[in-house]
Amino acid sequence: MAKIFTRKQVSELESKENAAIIIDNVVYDVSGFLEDHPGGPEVLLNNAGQDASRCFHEVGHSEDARAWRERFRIGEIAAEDCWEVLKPPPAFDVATTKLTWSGALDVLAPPLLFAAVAVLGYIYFF
Ligand code: HEM
Repeated sequence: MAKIFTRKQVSELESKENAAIIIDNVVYDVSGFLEDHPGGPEVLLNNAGQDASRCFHEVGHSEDARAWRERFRIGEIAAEDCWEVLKPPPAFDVATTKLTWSGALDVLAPPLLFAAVAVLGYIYFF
């Protein structure tokens, strides 16, 4: 059974020797990972004892990083202390991003409108 932590309990795990972070309501002990973290030890230490979900997702960690963090899982946040899980930002995928007429029109409309006004202005004044 997973160990259950309150956020207050995790907030006490903020030293270099005892550093825990919360990502998506799961608690990770990163004390032994500080020096191995490719993003450096500081970001982890700055977030020790706190919820680091936003930072973790904003960095856009790879699938490897997501799998790697499971090695450090020590428990979960108590149900009454859980926060809404943040969705990772959608990856921009050229292969699945379709070009549409309305998308093209969104981009072309302002310069076309400007050109039309300029031409009409020229005809009217000259
Ligand atoms: C147990 C949790 C974590 C694991 C296993 C982990 C793992 C990794 C890995 C493998 C990378 C290399 C890039 C990649 O593969 O995505 C990385 C980069 C990085 N991580 Fe983490 N990370 C964790 C938590 C965090 C947290 C909580 C933060 C922010 C507070 C953070 C900030 C960064 C930054 C800034 C980089 C460098 C990105 C770059 O150079 O572009 N990481 N991390």
